Amino acid sequence: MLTAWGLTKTYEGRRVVDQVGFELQPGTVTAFLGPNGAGKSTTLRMITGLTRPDHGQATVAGRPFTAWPNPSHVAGVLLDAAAVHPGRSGRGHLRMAATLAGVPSRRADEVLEMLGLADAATRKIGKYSLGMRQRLGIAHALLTNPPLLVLDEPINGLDPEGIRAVRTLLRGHASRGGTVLLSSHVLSEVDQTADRVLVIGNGRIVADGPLASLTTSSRSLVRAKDMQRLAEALQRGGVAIQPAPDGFIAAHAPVERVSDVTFAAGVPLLGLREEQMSLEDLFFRLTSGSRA
Ligand SMILES: Nc1ncnc2c1ncn2[C@@H]1O[C@H](COP(=O)(O)OP(=O)(O)OP(=O)(O)O)[C@@H](O)[C@H]1O
Repeated sequence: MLTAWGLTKTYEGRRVVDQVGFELQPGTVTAFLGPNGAGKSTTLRMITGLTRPDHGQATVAGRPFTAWPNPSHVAGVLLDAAAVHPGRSGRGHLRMAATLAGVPSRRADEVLEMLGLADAATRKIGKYSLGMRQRLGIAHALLTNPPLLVLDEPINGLDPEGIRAVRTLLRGHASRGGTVLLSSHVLSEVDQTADRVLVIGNGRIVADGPLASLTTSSRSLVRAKDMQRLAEALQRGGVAIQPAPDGFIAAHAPVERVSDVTFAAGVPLLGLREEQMSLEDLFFRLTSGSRA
C-alpha cells in the first residue's frame, strides 16, 4: 500500500533523513518511532509530497501520493494539528474539507462523533484544547475513509480515554483492511496499537519488527522466598547477577536457563520473567544514544 525507498533529505548540510525505505501492507498498523529530531516528520512529509526528497521516492498504491487525481481519497494525513483556522468551528472546518474532498457534508458529523467531538462541533477551534485539536486532525484524516492513514504524533496531547479511543479506531481501520502509519516518540503510546515498529535514529532506520521482538532482552528478573539461596544458586550455576527493583534479582541469562539452574538447585521461585527493555534502553542501544 505504501512503499518508500532511499528517502534522503539534507538541511543546512546535515542529512536529517538518510536512505529510509520500507513497505507497508494493508491490514497493518505500523509505528514510526524515534527520539525528537530523529527525522520522523520529515519522512512523513516526503511521503505525502510536502517536502521534496533529495533522493528516493515514495508511492501510495503504486504512484506518488500527489500524483493521484484526488489524493485525500487515497490517504488521510495528519501532520500538524495546529494548522487549522482558529476562527472556524470544528464542524465548519470539516464540512468545508468534505466539500473539497467531494464527500457528503454529513460525513463531517460522523467523524466528529467518532472522535468524541460532537458536543464541541459548533465551538470555535481557537477554543479547543490541544487534545481536541488532535482529535479534530484525526477526524479530518478519516473524512474520506481512505485506505491509508499517515498520522504524525496522533496521540500527542490526548488523555487516557482519548488514547484508548484512537487506538480502537486505528486497530478497527486495520482490521477492515486499511493501512496505518503513525509516528511517536513515546514507546508506551504505540505498544498496544502497532503490529510493527520502525525505529528511526539520526535519520536512519535502525530497527524494524514487532515491538516485542525489539524490546526483548537477554536478562531475566527472578525472585524467591529465600533470596540468599537464589543468589548463591545462580552464581554457582555461572549466571551473573545484579540487584533489580521490587525485590528481584536481574540474572544475565534467558529465563529458560535461570529456570534450569534454580530447579536443579532446588530453589522454589516466586517469580521469573524476561526483562523488558525501556524506551530509553531501546533507543540507547539502537541509536547509540543519539537523542537530540
Ligand atoms: N525545514 C527545515 N529546515 C531545517 N531543518 C529542518 C527542517 N525540518 C526539519 N529540520 C531538522 O531536521 C531534523 C529532523 O526533524 P524532524 O521534524 O523530521 O524530526 P522528528 O523525528 O519528527 O522530531 P520530533 O519528534 O521532535 O517531531 C531536526 O534536526 C530538525 O531540526
